[in-house]
Amino acid sequence: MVGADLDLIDLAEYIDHALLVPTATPEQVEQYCFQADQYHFPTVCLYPSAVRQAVQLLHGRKTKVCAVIGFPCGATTSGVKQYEALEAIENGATELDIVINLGWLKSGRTEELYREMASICEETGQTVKAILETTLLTDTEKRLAAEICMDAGVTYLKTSTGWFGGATVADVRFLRDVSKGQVKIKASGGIRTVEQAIALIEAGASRLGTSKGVELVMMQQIPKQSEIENSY
Ligand SMILES: O=C[C@H](O)COP(=O)(O)O
Repeated sequence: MVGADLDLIDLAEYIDHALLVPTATPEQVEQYCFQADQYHFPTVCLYPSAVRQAVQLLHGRKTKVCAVIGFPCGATTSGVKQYEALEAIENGATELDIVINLGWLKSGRTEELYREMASICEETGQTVKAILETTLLTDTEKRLAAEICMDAGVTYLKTSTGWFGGATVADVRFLRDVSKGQVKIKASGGIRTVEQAIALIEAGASRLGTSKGVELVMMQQIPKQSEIENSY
């Protein structure tokens, strides 16, 4: 995505509306589902315990339900992650954002990392986003994690949980270059301004995970001062 096209970007089409605070209540889940539907966001992104409620609220609507798995640390066992993923799908989620096992990545247990991601991709058959937590990785580790997850069959490489830092333009560009178009890129964590969101899209992100989706869309809709002045 380059140049003039960027002015035409409708940010709403990119947003996974994320409610991932540990204190999320059913009332907040309802509010996020309502907003995601109202603004036509692709998904609302929630903890597995909120999936059933969200699926009921969004029944018949275009917005889908995305569940986070192994969130936010990724260090539960493969069996637990697999069960969590399958249960989320049974409850109606159609996208899974899974935190990879970072300790395995850093200690060379790459076969286990691959098997964990591959078996979830295979058993669920749904859109899987591998959360790499890029701020905690070296470039060599980012590349290795990306290659393992792509081999395992994920649909997206996702930068961050938002708990340990956030998405950077450099990381999105790096993952785009490593993936060579084989998978999509989701930027997430700390996305707070329209300029930042557009820069991440320009760098190669086709989804943005953010808890501030409504604010971003509202900011985008406010006409620029120069445009107002030019209209007189
Ligand atoms: O996946 C989405 C992120 O957790 C959202 O992070 P944020 O709360 O910094 O927007």
